[in-house]
Amino acid sequence: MNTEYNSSTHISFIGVGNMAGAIIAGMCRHGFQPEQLLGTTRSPESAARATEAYGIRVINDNAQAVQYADVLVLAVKPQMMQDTCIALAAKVQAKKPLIVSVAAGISAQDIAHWLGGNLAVVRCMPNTPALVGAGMSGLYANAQTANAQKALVDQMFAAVGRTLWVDEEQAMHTVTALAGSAPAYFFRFVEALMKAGEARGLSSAQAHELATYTALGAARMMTETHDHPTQLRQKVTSPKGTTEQAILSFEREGIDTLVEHAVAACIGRSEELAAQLAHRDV
Ligand SMILES: NC(=O)C1=CN([C@@H]2O[C@H](COP(=O)(O)OP(=O)(O)OC[C@H]3O[C@@H](n4cnc5c(N)ncnc54)[C@H](O)[C@@H]3O)[C@@H](O)[C@H]2O)C=CC1
Ligand SMILES: O=C(O)[C@@H]1CCC=N1
Repeated sequence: MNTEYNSSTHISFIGVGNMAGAIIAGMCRHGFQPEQLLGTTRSPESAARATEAYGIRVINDNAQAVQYADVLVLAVKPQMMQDTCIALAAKVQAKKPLIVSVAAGISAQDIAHWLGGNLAVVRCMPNTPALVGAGMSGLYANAQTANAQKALVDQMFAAVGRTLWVDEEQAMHTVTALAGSAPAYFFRFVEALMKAGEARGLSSAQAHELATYTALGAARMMTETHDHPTQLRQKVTSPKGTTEQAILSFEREGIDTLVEHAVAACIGRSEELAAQLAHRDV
């Protein structure tokens, strides 16, 4: 197998939904050729819709996708992973592609086991900003994965944003809470900010523009300056000024506790999925 991505590396996605769709769209915008990507969905109708939406070939034949793959990305819901993997085990053992799973919770060991054993498996926890090339992906590789294979997966996800590798698989639960799920927290915050603006007479469009472009500016400052978020906050917060009152209100309402509870709940669900779906007999 090639250990550098180029236009002859074939990448198949089992399941083309919200997450795989974002990765595929991002990859096509960032140097990958649509011809080297193949996706699958459950029905011919959804395959046709996905082909239309993402501009790559999407079929409803997982076995064919395995045959095509140097890299096989598993992107179905965690609850679908075991049955999907078991159905593909024989084909995977014949072809031995590098396996990449984006499923929350499911361990590399279970994935390898369901696919017949002894496979290089990389777990990736991406997020949907991959769609615009601003993804943040946490990655973990099992012991069978060679450094060149890790480099290859890194190149693939670096094409749609940033990558961060962890050495302990257990850390993937926390990665899910800080990257995979976290865009939704920021979207929820912006929804609340918009609601507060609209309640005070701004139109929905005005509130949307103010809140989203402020979020973009804040995100860019956090990533493009060397300042810590605390310093950036302090630079906005004039003593006895307006921001101070908003921040004091957040503190009074317990913002750290609120976020800590949300992160704990997210990790709890990831661990629960791992436990519920693990080690079922094949
Ligand atoms: N949505 C997100 O922001 C993130 C999702 N993930 C993970 O990505 C995976 C997919 O999540 P979403 O894209 O949100 O779900 P989704 O429901 O949007 O997509 C799943 C896709 O899999 C297809 N599918 C189901 N069974 C199939 C089968 N047997 N063969 C082929 N295709 C099949 C469905 O047609 C659908 O297109 C999950 O495991 C999730 O944990 C990871 C990080 C972030
Ligand atoms: O909500 C979920 O379960 C998936 C995994 C991380 C983001 N979305």
